[in-house]
This record gives sequence, structure tokens and C-alpha cells, in this order.
Amino acid sequence: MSPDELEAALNAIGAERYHIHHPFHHLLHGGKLSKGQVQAWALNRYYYQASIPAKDASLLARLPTPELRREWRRRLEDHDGDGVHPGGVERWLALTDGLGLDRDYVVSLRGLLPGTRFAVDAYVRFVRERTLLEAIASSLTEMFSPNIISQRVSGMLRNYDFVTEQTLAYFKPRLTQAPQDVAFALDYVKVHADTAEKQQAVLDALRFKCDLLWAQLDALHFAYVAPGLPPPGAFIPGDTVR
Ligand SMILES: O=C(O)c1cc(C(=O)O)c2c(n1)C(=O)C(=O)c1cc(C(=O)O)[nH]c1-2
Repeated sequence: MSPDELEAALNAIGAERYHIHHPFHHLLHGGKLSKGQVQAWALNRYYYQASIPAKDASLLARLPTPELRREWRRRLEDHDGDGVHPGGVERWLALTDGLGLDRDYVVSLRGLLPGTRFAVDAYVRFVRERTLLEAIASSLTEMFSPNIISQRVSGMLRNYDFVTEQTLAYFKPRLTQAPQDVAFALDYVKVHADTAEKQQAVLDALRFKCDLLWAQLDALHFAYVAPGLPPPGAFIPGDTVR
């Protein structure tokens, strides 16, 4: 494959498997969920947000040059902040605050679904254990995230009276941060995946990442939509401090 054909193959994976197609997202964006179900989504996704800097730190540690490390370090600041400006993790907590969740409870992870924990941990482990090329390729779901974020913000503002622009402020910077992340990661992958075998590994890494995003929504759907069977110890709407 040429580098541009590889990019097209990556796009085709997103078109087929990205979590924008998951029924839970259709319900979320379409205003079909109760406040408790939206809380469950935000609480579970906190663990994804909080784990992203851990996976980026382990990736950063393996990058061989100052230029590459500088580029990846920006992601850590995007998520962790710089001590003055809040980063993504703090902004996600503003979202869970806005939805009426107790912050200590969210951060404690006590109400997390096991499916969320296993999927997110698998991402952190994948990035730590696979080749640098696969690790960087696994971030490329961000090629597709501006689209879902735009749908989510407009849909949720339109459809839920308990959601405000302030609650969803997390997402606005992502619309510029994600394309910046992708510009670098996609270029890296197109240059370094220079054999058929490496190209296959890159495509598999993106499939793996799409699957773990999908699995998180499967877990939410099973627990909180249908059949609606939250596992023992998981968050129960209306009963936040356990
Ligand atoms: O809202 C979303 O659907 C969505 C998806 C993704 C993604 O595709 O992994 C990320 C984000 N948001 C996000 O906010 C974010 O910070 C982020 C970092 C990463 C990554 O893999 O490094 N993905 C995503």
C-alpha cells in the first residue's frame, strides 16, 4: 500500500467500527436517556479520561528524540493541565459536577463498571507493551472524534434541559486538540509503516482501539439501558455515594 492508501484503509476502519455507530451514542445524542443514564456514561468515561495521560506518559518515555517527546508532551499538558490552566481530566470533572455527581465518588472509581475498567486498562497495557508504531497508531481514533463530538454537543444541548454549554465545556478544546494530535500521529504512521507487515499492525491497532471504545458502550448499554442489569457495586442512579 502507498501511504495514502494506508490512510484510506484507516478511514475505512473508522467508517465501519468507530463508536459513533453504537446504539448507546444514538440514545445519548438523541435525548433518549434519563439523567441517571447520562450520569452513568459520564462517570464511566471519567476512567478513560483519567487513564489517557498514563498511557501518553508511557508512550512518551519510549520516544527516542527530543522533537518527538516535545510533540507527545503536549498531550500530557492537554489532559493534566499546567497547574494554572485546567486540563482535560479537570474539565471532565466539571462535566460530572454539572450532572450532579459527587466528585469524590467519581474519582474513587467505586461505581465503575467492570467492563469499563477492563477496556480502559487494556488500552493502557496495549500502548505500554506493543511497538511504538502500534502504540501511536492506536491513538488514531481521534481522526474520527471531532465528528462525534460535534454531534454530541449539539444533540445534548438540544435534547436535555439538565445540560448546558458550561457542562459540556470539556469538548470544545478537543475540536482543535484532536486534529493537532492526528496531524502528527498520522504522519508518523504513514512514514514508519513502510512494510506490508507494519501496515497490517497499524490497521490492527486501530481496530483494537475501535473495539475497546465499543466495548465500553456495550457495558453501559447492558447495565443501564437493556436489559438494564448493573453488576454488583456499580453506580446506581439516585444512589451516588456508596
Ligand atoms: O468523545 C469522544 O468520543 C472521544 C473519542 C476519543 C477517541 O476516539 O479515542 C478520544 C476523546 N473523545 C477524547 O476526548 C480524548 O481526549 C482522547 C484521547 C485519545 C487517545 O487515544 O489518546 N482518544 C480520545
